[in-house]
Amino acid sequence: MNREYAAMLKLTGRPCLVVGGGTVAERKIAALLEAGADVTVISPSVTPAIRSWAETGGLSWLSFHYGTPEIIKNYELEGSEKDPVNKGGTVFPDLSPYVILFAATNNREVNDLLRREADKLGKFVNVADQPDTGNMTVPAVVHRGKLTLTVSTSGASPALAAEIRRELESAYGPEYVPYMDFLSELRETMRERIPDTKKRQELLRRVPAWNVPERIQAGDFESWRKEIMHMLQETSSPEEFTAAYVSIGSSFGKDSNPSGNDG
Ligand SMILES: C[C@@]1(CC(=O)O)c2cc3[nH]c(cc4nc(cc5[nH]c(cc(n2)[C@H]1CCC(=O)O)[C@@](C)(CC(=O)O)[C@@H]5CCC(=O)O)C(CC(=O)O)=C4CCC(=O)O)c(CCC(=O)O)c3CC(=O)O
Ligand SMILES: NC(=O)C1=CN([C@@H]2O[C@H](COP(=O)(O)OP(=O)(O)OC[C@H]3O[C@@H](n4cnc5c(N)ncnc54)[C@H](O)[C@@H]3O)[C@@H](O)[C@H]2O)C=CC1
Repeated sequence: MNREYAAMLKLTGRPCLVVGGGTVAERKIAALLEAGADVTVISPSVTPAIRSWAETGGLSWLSFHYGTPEIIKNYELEGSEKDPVNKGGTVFPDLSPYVILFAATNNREVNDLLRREADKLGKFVNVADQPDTGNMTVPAVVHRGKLTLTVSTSGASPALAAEIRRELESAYGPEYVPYMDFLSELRETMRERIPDTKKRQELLRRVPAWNVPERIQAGDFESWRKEIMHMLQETSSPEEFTAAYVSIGSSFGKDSNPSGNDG
C-alpha cells in the first residue's frame, strides 16, 4: 500500500520556498505565514496580497523568473499569452536551505524543473499543476485553537475537500477554542493528580459526555469551569480526586439539559 502519511509540521522560522505568485501561491503562502514559516517567493509578478506581505516584511519576494534561460525560451516558443515572459531576470538558486518547496507557477516546465531539483535534494515538494509528480499535497484545514481538522481527497476532488471543510467549520464552531484550552488544562491537572495512566485515560474519556461545547455556547461555561477546577483542586488524594471527577459527569446526566435551552 502507498497510502499518504498524514502529519503536522512545525514550520516556525523554517525557510520555505514558493515559486509562482498567483492565487494558488497566495493560498499556500497565507497558511505558511500563519505557521510562522520564513517564506521566500520567486515570481516576476505577484497578487496584491503577496505584494503587501512583502512590503510589510512578512516574506521575501524575489521578482524573477525561476528557471534556466532554455526553459523560459521553450515556454516562449509554446506561446503563452497569459504570462508573457519578461526577457530579463531569471534565477536558479540553491534549494538546499529550504525545508519544503511549492511549485505554483502556471508554467508546467518551470514547475517540473523545480520538482526535479527538489527531488535531487530529497526535499518535500508540492506541485500545483501535476500533484502526482510531487510528494506533498495540502489538505483543506479548519483551525480552532489547539484543534486542527484537515481534509484530503488525495487529489481526487479539491472542491469536495473544501466543501467538507465548510461542513466541519459549522459543526466545530469557535466554541472549540476555549474547549480545547479547557481540555488541555484538565489533562495537565490530571497528569499531576492521577499518576496511573490507565485510570487517567479512563477518566479523560468521560469528558465528551460533559457536553462542554454546548455549555460554552449557552454562556455558563466560565463559572462552571472555575467551580469544577476548584472542586478538583481541593481534593487531597487520587481517590478523592476521582470521586469528585466522576460526580461532574453525574451532575448532568441524560436528564439534565446542558444546552441550556430550557431557560
Ligand atoms: C492535489 C492538490 C495539490 C495541492 O495544491 O496541494 C490540488 C491540486 C489541484 N487543485 C485544483 C483545483 C482546485 N483547488 C481548489 C482548492 C484547494 N485545493 C487544495 C488542495 C489541493 N489541490 C491538493 C489536493 C487536496 C485534496 O485532494 O484534498 C486545497 C484543499 C488546499 C490548498 O490549496 O490550500 C484548496 C481548498 C482550500 C479550502 O477552501 O479549504 C479548488 C476550489 C476553489 O478554488 O474554490 C479548485 C477548483 C475546483 C476543483 O478542481 O476541484 C487543480 C486543477 C487546476 C486546473 O484545473 O487547472 C489541481 C491540479 C490537479 O488536480 O491536477
Ligand atoms: N493546486 C491547486 O490548489 C490548484 C492548482 N491550479 C494550477 O496551479 C497553477 C497556478 O495557478 P494560479 O495561481 O491560478 O495561476 P496564475 O496565472 O494566477 O499565477 C501564475 C504565477 O506564476 C508566475 N510565474 C510564471 N512563470 C514563472 C517562473 N518562471 N518563475 C516564477 N514564477 C512564475 C506568474 O508570474 C504568476 O504569478 C495552474 O497551473 C493551475 O492549473 C489551479 C487551481 C488550484
